[in-house]
Amino acid sequence: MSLGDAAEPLVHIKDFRMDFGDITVIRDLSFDVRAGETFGFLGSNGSGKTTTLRALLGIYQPTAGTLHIGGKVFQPRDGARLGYLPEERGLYKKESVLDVMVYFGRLKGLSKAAARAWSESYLERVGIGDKAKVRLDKLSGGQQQKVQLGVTIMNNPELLILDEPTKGFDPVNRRLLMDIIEEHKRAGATVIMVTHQMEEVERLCDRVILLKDGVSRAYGTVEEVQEEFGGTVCRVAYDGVLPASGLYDVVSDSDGHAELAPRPGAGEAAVLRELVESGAGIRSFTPARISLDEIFIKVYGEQNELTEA
Ligand SMILES: Nc1ncnc2c1ncn2[C@@H]1O[C@H](COP(=O)(O)OP(=O)(O)OP(=O)(O)O)[C@@H](O)[C@H]1O
Repeated sequence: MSLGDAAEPLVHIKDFRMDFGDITVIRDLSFDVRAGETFGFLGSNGSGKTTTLRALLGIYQPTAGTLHIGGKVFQPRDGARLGYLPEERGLYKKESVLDVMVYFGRLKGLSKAAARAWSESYLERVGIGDKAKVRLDKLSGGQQQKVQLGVTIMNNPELLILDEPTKGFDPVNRRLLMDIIEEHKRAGATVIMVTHQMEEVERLCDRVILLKDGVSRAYGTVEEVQEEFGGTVCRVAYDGVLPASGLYDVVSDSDGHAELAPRPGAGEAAVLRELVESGAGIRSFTPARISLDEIFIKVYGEQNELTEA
């Protein structure tokens, strides 16, 4: 069974609006997720990411708009091809790790033997093979999350919806989980991933949407979003004083290290020439694409100014 027709976007959201009482938390949100892509769902805290996923999965009733998976409103009976890792984690904590995993494997259509074999091998892979017989509530938070991710992916879902899959993990384990998600991507799964880790986005995501206060601020490939937010920054190390200039905006500047964003029409070469001619004492000058982190800080910065106003 398949969730959708490969020629159509697997997920289609159009003019989605969500009100809680008098408060509108999402307005006019539209985006598509194509079959086979890994899609980064990004945005500041409270911007509406989890709410959108819940509405997509029928947990919330949208106030207005279309939210389709495979051309129709999601029905729980289609759930076998979908793996959802919710933001709120929670499995049956009084049961052993293996029993819980086998139970969910059975619910997802695996045989008991297949669920057991898959779970044992997964637990080894994520470094908690020795915890198979241990009650879930005796595991650390990160270990419990590994079990929950395992439960989400064990039947190789066609569509994986992961709400902050690596939240709370140390860098080594985060990388391990990213490897596992990447394997599902390579095997053809469509992945929607909420994350605040921009290096994960740059590594995995084909396209992204950036939400702010329930409104889309950017949507496209990582390169398109970088282009929209200025494309290039020049990282400069200098002694002395940076000249005021109409050629660039100063993104950051401290301790002799600055990031300069060339203004439209001003190339990096012109910026460098201006700096050198000003006698600023340039020690190094490195043009680079603006990072997603820097884009986030730009968007957050605007938010803080608004909040303070
Ligand atoms: N059931 C609810 N009732 C009322 N308000 C809600 C409800 N669920 C979410 N909200 C509000 O909707 C807004 C969006 O919340 P949401 O959880 O979707 O944000 P998020 O982008 O997932 O945030 P985070 O990155 O912090 O997880 C917030 O202001 C939140 O308080």
